[in-house]
Amino acid sequence: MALTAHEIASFVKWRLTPVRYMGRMRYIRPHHLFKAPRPQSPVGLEVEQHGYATGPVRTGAELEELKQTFLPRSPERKPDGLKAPFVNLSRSEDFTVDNPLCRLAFSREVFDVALDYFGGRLRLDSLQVLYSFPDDGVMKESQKWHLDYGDSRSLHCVMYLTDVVDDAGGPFVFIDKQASKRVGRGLTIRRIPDDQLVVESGHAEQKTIYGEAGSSVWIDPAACYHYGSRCKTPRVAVFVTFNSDAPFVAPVPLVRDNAAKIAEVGKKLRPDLDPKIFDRLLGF
Ligand SMILES: O=C(O)CCC(=O)C(=O)O
Ligand SMILES: [Fe+2]
Repeated sequence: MALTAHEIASFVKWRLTPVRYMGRMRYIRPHHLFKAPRPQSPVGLEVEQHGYATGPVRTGAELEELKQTFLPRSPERKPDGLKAPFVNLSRSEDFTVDNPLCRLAFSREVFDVALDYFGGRLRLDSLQVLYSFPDDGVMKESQKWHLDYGDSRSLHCVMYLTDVVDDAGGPFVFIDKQASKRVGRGLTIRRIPDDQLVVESGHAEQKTIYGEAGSSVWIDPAACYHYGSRCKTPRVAVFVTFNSDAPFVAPVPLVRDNAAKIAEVGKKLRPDLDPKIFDRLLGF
């Protein structure tokens, strides 16, 4: 089968890693001549060293509010032609000071770790609540081993809103930064089958994040090979994602379209921080 011009263009743009990398050029400014400061906090250092760390926990009223806001938005059926194993449940109307997703993202336990990990030079990539559909037997892209190529340094806080206490719950699974370096990057963005990952990583330990609703993990998805959402029962998880201030790709449309609103929410929720941080976080 011959490829169409569109398919070739799409391959070059999305699958060739050097082309992805060049996406960074549009964000380069004079300050990029100097490296961002290294992390200083224990959690920032841990993520820097191993590519992951235990994340914050939400319980009680805060967890209930997260669940009550997002779980009722669970779709009844899978949209036709959906390529990803999940849909995002967050919307423009969520970007307010009393919304539990914003309160979590800008909390000390989340935002201060992100600030530290990027040495203060970071962009908000996405604020999502992913609803993953039970597996239909066909493995979708992010259900296979991969690295994210949004940036060379990236940070997810992944907090489950459903209990993920066994494999049926669709846990997030990864190998650490050192093992991921053994696998290497390649010229194209790779989606690696399980048996091959085992060999290429030198039988590295695979870390499976089981946890009750409200538990979370920090992960640099650009540094650690990972997969998730191989679920038998629906899984709902918050994904707060930060990139550096010179990412390979622009933030997701929901963040781009609401950038001014999100910056204002950040400033209101965190009067203890310099307001300029939030302007830069949203690309102003
Ligand atoms: O579904 C998950 O747990 C992981 C998703 C993921 O890795 C991605 O979308 O890049
Ligand atoms: Fe990923």
